[in-house]
Amino acid sequence: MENLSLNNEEVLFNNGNSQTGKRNDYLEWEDYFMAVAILSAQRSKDPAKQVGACIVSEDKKIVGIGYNGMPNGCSDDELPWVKNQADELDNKFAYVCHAEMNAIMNKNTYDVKDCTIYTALFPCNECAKLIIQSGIRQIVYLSDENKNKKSILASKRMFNLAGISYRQFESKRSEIVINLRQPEAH
Ligand SMILES: O=c1ccn([C@H]2C[C@H](O)[C@@H](COP(=O)(O)O)O2)c(=O)[nH]1
Ligand SMILES: [Zn+2]
Repeated sequence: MENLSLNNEEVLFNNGNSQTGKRNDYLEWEDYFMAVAILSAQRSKDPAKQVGACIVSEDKKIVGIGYNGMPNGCSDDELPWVKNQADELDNKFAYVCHAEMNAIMNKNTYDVKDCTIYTALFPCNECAKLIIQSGIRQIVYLSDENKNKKSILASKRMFNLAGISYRQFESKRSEIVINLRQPEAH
């Protein structure tokens, strides 16, 4: 807010390097990759939980993105999104493809060996198996809200055995705001 009364050059000095004019408040790589994962989650139709994942190569290229959704060709208007029906066939779990699985399947490179996966949620045991088999070496997760569930304990057991590192995402930022309106002309 304090920059509002400054002219463009003064704004540069405030937000940037006074020698070169380079911007200082650009997104860090990690914030960028996690933000892509979280933004992707917003594509999910799951009313209870939206999960996104973003796979990044060693040279910091995004090579796969995914979110939780129904399999290709299976209308997400016809399959259930609920989870407390008595019959397993009427619950989403039998059908939904997890974000991590979709990110791996959507890869735009030959493989994802030695990549890092940024994910909104600690991967379940089924995704853990896919992650391990795909050659991904590192997991950066935002939430560990299911940490006491057997599925997550199994994931961690497999990651530990396979030598795959995992760590919780940390950032100086608490939010990233995306403005979808045209900036006002100056
Ligand atoms: O590793 C994971 C775990 C879960 N998901 C997806 C699968 C479902 O669509 C939701 C979880 O629904 P709840 O109602 O919270 O059980 O999240 C995933 O994509 N990746
Ligand atoms: Zn999963």
